[in-house]
Amino acid sequence: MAGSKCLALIAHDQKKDDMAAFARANQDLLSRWKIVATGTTGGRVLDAAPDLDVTRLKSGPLGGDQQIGALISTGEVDALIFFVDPLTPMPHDVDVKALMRLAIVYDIPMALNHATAIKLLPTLEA
Ligand SMILES: O=C(CO)COP(=O)(O)O
Repeated sequence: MAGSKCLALIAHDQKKDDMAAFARANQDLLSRWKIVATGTTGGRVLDAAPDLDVTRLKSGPLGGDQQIGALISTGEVDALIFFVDPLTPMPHDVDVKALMRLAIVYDIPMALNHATAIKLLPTLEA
């Protein structure tokens, strides 16, 4: 049963298979959270783990990163797991930067790769 805290999940295209595998492997822990995700990532997460409580926002390049940033600024997102692709130029790079900046400004736990996410997730209280 999802608790009241909210976790944001995002993955760039080259990392979406990793995110799907992460969601499948960590279904039990993730099921304690309300999850928000950018559009395509949310779809992949739900394909991998259909029982999770996932709200899909806009796709990242169409404003999804900014939506999640806004939710961080209003205290509605408590933690962020974002599988970033550092090797591909992206048209919405400024949005990605802005999102990470807000996660730092509001000092929420943030994992930017799989190795950190698997260590962070079990330590978070949902
Ligand atoms: O581009 C993204 C994050 O910057 C992710 O967006 P999608 O999940 O819609 O692909």
